Amino acid sequence: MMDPSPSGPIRPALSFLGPVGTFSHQAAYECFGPSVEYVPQHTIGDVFQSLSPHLPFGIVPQENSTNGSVVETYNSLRTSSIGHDNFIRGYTALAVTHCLIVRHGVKLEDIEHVLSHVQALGQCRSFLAQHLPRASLVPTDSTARAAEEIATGASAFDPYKCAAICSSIVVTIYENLQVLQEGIQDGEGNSTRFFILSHGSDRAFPPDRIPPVQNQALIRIEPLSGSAVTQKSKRVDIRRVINTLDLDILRIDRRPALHVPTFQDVYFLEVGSEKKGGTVQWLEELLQGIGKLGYAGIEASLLGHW
Ligand SMILES: O=C(O)C(=O)C[C@]1(C(=O)O)C=C[C@@H](O)C=C1
Repeated sequence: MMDPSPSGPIRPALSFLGPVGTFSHQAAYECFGPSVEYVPQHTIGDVFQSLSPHLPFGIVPQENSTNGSVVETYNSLRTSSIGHDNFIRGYTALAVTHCLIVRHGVKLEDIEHVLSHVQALGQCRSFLAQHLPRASLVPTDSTARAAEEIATGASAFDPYKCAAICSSIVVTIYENLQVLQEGIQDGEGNSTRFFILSHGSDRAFPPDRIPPVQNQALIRIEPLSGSAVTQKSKRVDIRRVINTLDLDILRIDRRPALHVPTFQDVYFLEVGSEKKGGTVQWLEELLQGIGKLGYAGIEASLLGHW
């Protein structure tokens, strides 16, 4: 299926959370197929940092329908390069079926450690509580990394006492692994939404691979910095932001700002337009809204629109 680099004409590169066989990889392949060269990274943060003119595209998980927002992604969205050098250009969703994957011959009662990405562990909480209540849960950089560690014996634990939670696709990659149980996720219709990223705001996608226009955007609001503002006025007044923007708010996420005074938040507002105008009109409304925030002294950055 997902040959990481079939031969042919030179293709743009796409950065994803590796190794081969992650859900990020599958989501990327559903969008881009063989039109890009797939470049695996160790962490979600590395995907953001790897983007450059030579590695112009990326994909990162944003939200799961069972377990909620992907914290690593929102932490990375706090960095100033997003909305400056790198941008969100669209999103895609993938149905996520988790499997319990073990070395051949390992039975449920043998398992003492369950390895996976923290999101996947969170999506299988009920299964784990019911069937493996005493197993230790070991977070790994990705689901496929957990499988790789068990297959290669790279984890700190005896691989015959371990299971990975990941996609069944890994058994086509590592022949010493098997599916012990399929469909162990909690939520009905468990699926994950991924942001598609690019270096530069207008980098052209490979032909026929343009994400659909949604008339949506992501805006980051930061607490004010600088010595002129009082401690109290640094805090983001989210109600004032929403009123000033005057756009439809589709979702709001919040992560701690990384500076003192403590307990200040960075907000992420996903906005859209319900008015039935075209894309040009939507962009005008969006830019006007951001202009109004600036005029009101609110620190706002457009992280991308699609
Ligand atoms: O570890 C992977 O396979 C990933 O692509 C990451 C990730 C996530 O962070 O949400 C993606 C989809 C699933 O929700 C589980 C894990």
